[in-house]
Amino acid sequence: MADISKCAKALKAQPEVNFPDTPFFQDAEAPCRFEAEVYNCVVRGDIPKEIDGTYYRCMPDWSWAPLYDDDVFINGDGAIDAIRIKGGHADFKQKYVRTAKFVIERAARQSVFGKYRNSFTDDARVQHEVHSTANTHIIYFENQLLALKEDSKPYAMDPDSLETKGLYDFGGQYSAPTFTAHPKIDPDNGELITMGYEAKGDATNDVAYYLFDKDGKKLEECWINTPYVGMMHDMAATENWVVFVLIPLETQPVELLKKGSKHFAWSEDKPLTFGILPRRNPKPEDVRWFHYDNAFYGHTGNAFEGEDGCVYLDAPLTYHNKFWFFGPKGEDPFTHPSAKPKNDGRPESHYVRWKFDPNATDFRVEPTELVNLDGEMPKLDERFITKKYNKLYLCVHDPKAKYSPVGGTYNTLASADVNTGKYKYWSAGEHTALHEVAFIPKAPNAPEGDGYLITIANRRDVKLSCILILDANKVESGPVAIIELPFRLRNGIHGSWVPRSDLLFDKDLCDMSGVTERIRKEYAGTTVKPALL
Ligand SMILES: C=Cc1ccc(O)c(OC)c1
Ligand SMILES: [Fe+2]
Repeated sequence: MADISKCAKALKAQPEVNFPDTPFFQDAEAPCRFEAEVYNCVVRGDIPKEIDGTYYRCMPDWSWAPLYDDDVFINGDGAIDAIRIKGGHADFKQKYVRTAKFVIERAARQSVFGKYRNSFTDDARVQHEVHSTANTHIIYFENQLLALKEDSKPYAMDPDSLETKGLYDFGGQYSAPTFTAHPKIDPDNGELITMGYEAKGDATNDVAYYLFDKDGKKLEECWINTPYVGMMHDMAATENWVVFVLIPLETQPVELLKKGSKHFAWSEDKPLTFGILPRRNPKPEDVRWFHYDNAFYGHTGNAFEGEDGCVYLDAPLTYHNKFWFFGPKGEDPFTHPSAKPKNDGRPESHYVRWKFDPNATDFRVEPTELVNLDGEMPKLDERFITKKYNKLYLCVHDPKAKYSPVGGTYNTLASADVNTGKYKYWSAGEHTALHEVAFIPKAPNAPEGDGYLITIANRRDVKLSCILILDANKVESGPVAIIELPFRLRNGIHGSWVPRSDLLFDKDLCDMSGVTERIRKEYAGTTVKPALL
């Protein structure tokens, strides 16, 4: 008689949950497909008492097997993780965003929508629905969460219940159909600087720039055109400028999309391109486009203005197509060399500075290296977004490792000084994937970098996930606290730290039904004395 593991292998999963046999869907990255609460998680070590707030993050998590096996992993349904920390304790909740896609597919008990950002591959009944998976970033604005996917408008969610309130268009003020996953919030005045690309439909070179005040009132709207159509994933802002980033993942023409092509393909003949536009009172003709070689840009570290009137942009630069699953036109992305590092002696990726002169006559730009670390998912003390800053946090590959990190993901956290290039790091080891950090200031007026880093670790050795808290000034010492979860989560994308003081209410994250005010008063925070001890 075969044992259970052999039986399980011999019996096929039902078709709606028979996930493709690729690393994006199997083993440590197999879809989770649950919603969960854990009240008072097991904590090892001590969570610093001054930490009071919630870490929210987005995790693409497939409810259903994709209709097309070659779909890309960034098309999974957005699940939101919330970790609420107070008084040294941590509660956890995970819920799916109720997107149009999620609710329709829940009713159908299978995928109905097709490939990532290609509505021509859908069941015809849903081709005109909003396609957001809400799986990329989650930010807090106007007393609510906004779950973001760059192909659609945001979904608004309740920060305590994680219930989806619906699509959000700033009360009718936001007309573009798309909205970046990386808007910037000005730490001084709470303004939201944002944009949408392919803003007049698939493969259009129209970009809509918007500026909102902290209460969601529209201050600016300006429509511009890009030199070519491609992914514009992140952006940047300074006090007076907005920076757009256009990367050589070129959007395929509608005729090809109609034939079922992927939305993007890597174009060797397109340059990494940057646009600057005045943040206030912009006119379409004010935009200036700068260009470099064919190269990949994922995420912005920060931007600021120099005394010279130039705009500076800091970010990792990668010399090959990091999104290799979007291969060159018509080529198999799994085998094509554009997916591989060029191996021409340069680092695969390093953290660099770009300079844009608003009065330039030569629009070619060159990067200057700031930190020689191969990493991505840059984060900083967000009180310094749009301003000069010193401290940077990055996910990296362990610089000293002899092994290749599990699944190619990052397993090391680094903190760096962008002025000296010096860095420190802590590696979680061979079997753990580490995700983007969020910075938690020790106090509202603490010096830059005086605080903690929070992130999620996927321990592939034990198939469990945990949340790590590190002292941002002592990253090399490893976590001061580990918040354990009794299950495995998948790779996440981006997240935000929201201090308790920013939330309207002081609610519990987990279900407290049955806990009356009387019970709470009598037991919360009291010392328990067992009668026989
Ligand atoms: C991290 C980059 C990135 C770019 C586009 C996406 O749709 C996305 O979804 C999770 C992620
Ligand atoms: Fe991103």
